[in-house]
Amino acid sequence: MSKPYRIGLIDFANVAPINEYLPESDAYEVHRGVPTEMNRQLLAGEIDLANISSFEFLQNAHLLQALPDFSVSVLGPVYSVNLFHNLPWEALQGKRIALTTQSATSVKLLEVLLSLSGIQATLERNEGSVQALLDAGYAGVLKIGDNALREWYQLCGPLEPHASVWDIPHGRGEVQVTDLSMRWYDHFGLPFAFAVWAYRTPPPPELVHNLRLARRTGLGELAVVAERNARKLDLPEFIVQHYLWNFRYHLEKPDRLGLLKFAELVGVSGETLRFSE
Ligand SMILES: C=C(O[C@@H]1C=C(C(=O)O)C=C[C@H]1O)C(=O)O
Repeated sequence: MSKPYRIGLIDFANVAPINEYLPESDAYEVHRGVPTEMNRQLLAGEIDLANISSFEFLQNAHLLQALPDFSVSVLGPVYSVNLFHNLPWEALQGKRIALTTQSATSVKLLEVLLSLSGIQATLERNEGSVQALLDAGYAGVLKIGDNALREWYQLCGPLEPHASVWDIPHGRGEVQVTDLSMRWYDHFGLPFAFAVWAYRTPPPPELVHNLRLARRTGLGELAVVAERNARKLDLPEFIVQHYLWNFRYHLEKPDRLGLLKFAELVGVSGETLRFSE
């Protein structure tokens, strides 16, 4: 029997509407991890396909192809790619910023956004709670995924379910929270594509079919997904429901335009990007 196809799944709530509904099959085996680990495994040939950081897809366009209709994209606030900082954004010039080790795309997005403000900061990979890292002397802390969502709510919550999106606070006391996807939108009026489903070896048709079916099922019962992940994350259900309905999973034209703008800003020609039919 041939080796099963190896698919990498990122264990973040934001891909639960797809990952939690992907059926088991003898045709493929599942490997799980954070984005940087999935990126590494795909590029090392240890897995065959994964929803990897879009920045890694851009950087390795010669090696990788992406499914034409899958993304983790957001138009406006994402709530889980956050820079927590205790100085105003403009005052981050020359300051130290701690970066989560889980990210590739959001680290590059932060660099791009700082550069658009003419800010040069010292970016260092370092893990720990936001408060501990700020107490250790960092002026900013970049968090992504479930950790970012939880730390944002720990800082800015509790919120009432009827809170308007416009009432959601972006900071408390001296700590501000800059949502990098919202800042991207303020600059370009486009979605930001954080991840794409990329591969080196074409996936079996059954897997692509199962991914599309899983997404349709998961999005069809988002309240159930939100309830399950709210329990896992120890967050209010309405927060996780608002968080999940906000994502764009189909790499539609606006998401592609956002990806191409990101490619341009990081010096990659959009012509080199390959998507399967
Ligand atoms: C929206 C997010 O996007 C994630 C961010 C990634 C990165 O920064 O490399 C990779 C995968 C995405 O799912 C998130 O982490 O909350």
